[in-house]
Amino acid sequence: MLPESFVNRMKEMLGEEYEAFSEALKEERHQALRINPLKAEPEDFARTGPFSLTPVPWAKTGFYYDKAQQPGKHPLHEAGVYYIQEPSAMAPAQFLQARPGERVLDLCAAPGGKSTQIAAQMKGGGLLVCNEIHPARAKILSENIERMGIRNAVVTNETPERLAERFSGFFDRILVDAPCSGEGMFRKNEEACGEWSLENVEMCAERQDTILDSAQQMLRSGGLLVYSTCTFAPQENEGSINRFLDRFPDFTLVNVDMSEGFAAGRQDWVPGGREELARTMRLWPHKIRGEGHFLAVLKKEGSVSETERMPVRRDGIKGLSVKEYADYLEFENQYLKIRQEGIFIAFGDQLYLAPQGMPPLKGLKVLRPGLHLGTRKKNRFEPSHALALALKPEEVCFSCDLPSDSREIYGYLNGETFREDVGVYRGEGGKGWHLITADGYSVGWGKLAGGIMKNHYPKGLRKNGAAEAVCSIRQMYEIRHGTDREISACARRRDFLSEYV
Ligand SMILES: C[S@@+](CC[C@H](N)C(=O)[O-])C[C@H]1O[C@@H](n2cnc3c(N)ncnc32)[C@H](O)[C@@H]1O
Repeated sequence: MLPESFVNRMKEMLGEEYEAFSEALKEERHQALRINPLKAEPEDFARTGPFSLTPVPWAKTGFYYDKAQQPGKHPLHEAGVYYIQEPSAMAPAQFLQARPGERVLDLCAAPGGKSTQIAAQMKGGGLLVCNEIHPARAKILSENIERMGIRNAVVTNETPERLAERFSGFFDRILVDAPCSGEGMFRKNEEACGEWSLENVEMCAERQDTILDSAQQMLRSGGLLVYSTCTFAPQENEGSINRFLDRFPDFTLVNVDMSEGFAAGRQDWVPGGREELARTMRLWPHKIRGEGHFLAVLKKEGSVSETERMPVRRDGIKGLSVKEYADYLEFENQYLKIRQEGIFIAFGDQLYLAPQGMPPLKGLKVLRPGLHLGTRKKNRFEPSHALALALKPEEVCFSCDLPSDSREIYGYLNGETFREDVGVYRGEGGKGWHLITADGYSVGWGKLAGGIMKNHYPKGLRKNGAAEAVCSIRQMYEIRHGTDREISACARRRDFLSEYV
């Protein structure tokens, strides 16, 4: 049952349109995925891949699928070929328009729907900082960054205030996909309705003001800030933007081309609302095929020269001995056809390749300072799962391809070994590390020895393990909206979570 005060407010806001809105909330949710251009050419995959897909009009790489097809359970999901995402949640990153070479911050990033979309726009070039305040959700974010084969992302677990102390005027673009009262989740979700209250709407609006204060501090002059929520409450939408523009007159709302079905934000829904608010956007479930969203694109006045910028790292080696670096190079020479370039950083026995242009991160909680290359073992180097997912078969010396509908690929994802005569091999006579691929897309490592391909798919991701943990609707709601309760049972249900953001 929808909360009474919510219904009254919506009736007042929508008038005659309320009926259509309330009918839409009774319909099935729309299911969609976003194809990962870092791995597959979206139009080709949409045409020739295993699912029947139709385009999401406002997202270049977004497609609706039929629920019965269950792409979240398909091996190509584990290969990061696509990300399951609520269709209206694809709009904010689309308007952020990040470009290769830029410095971009996704301030409220878990579980990573929009971060992975931004990374695709950046094509591996530049610096993407993905931040999440809640540690368990930051871990899920990090796993999704890994699954999608993203090389240039740093994942942090900080408060917006702490980041703002360090990165004043640093970023070219910032996305604030704010924690909100989540009214866009009400469709077919009794428990989300139960969590709703007027007090919570107020509390969310206050929290959004604080987050936006930090965000604006980190944006360079001339930079772009996109603000979004998945709620309908004006205090958290037009209200948050109106209050923001009162506090920061050096920002203006950008007049963008709206997609068909999007509606303009409303100045009359908030006290003292300025006319400019018509440049904000509302996605309504009765006007588009999606759950609903609000978004605003803001520009900070001015421009900044390169010389004003904070010093950043270029290529180099940090925290590892010459011998340890040599062990890595031995692996690279033996197994890779490409040379990795950037900043090599060791954290304990873990080796990372940080993106060029990464600022000093000392003192911040960092989950991954870039691409995880692997682990330094005694006298050798062992490659990481993240590296496998960032590599293509043509970039390695040895690979073994399994059809995505074969028993063997499901066996591999369950942690099984397989015999040498299974699969199609690239690279002759290779013993040792093989990139295992499904229909040509990397899914992990195997190590060939004595005619057997030993399984190096991470134990925690295996299909018979924690991946089957059941998430209650309540837990999903908490993950989406940032309450503090225990969410470990959901930690591996990445696809499941992403359907809600
Ligand atoms: C709407 S969700 C983000 C969804 C994400 N952008 C995506 O597309 O997958 C909002 C996030 O803000 C985080 N959050 C909660 N309180 C916060 C705060 N005070 N400051 C920053 N982030 C916060 C929540 O943990 C939650 O992960």
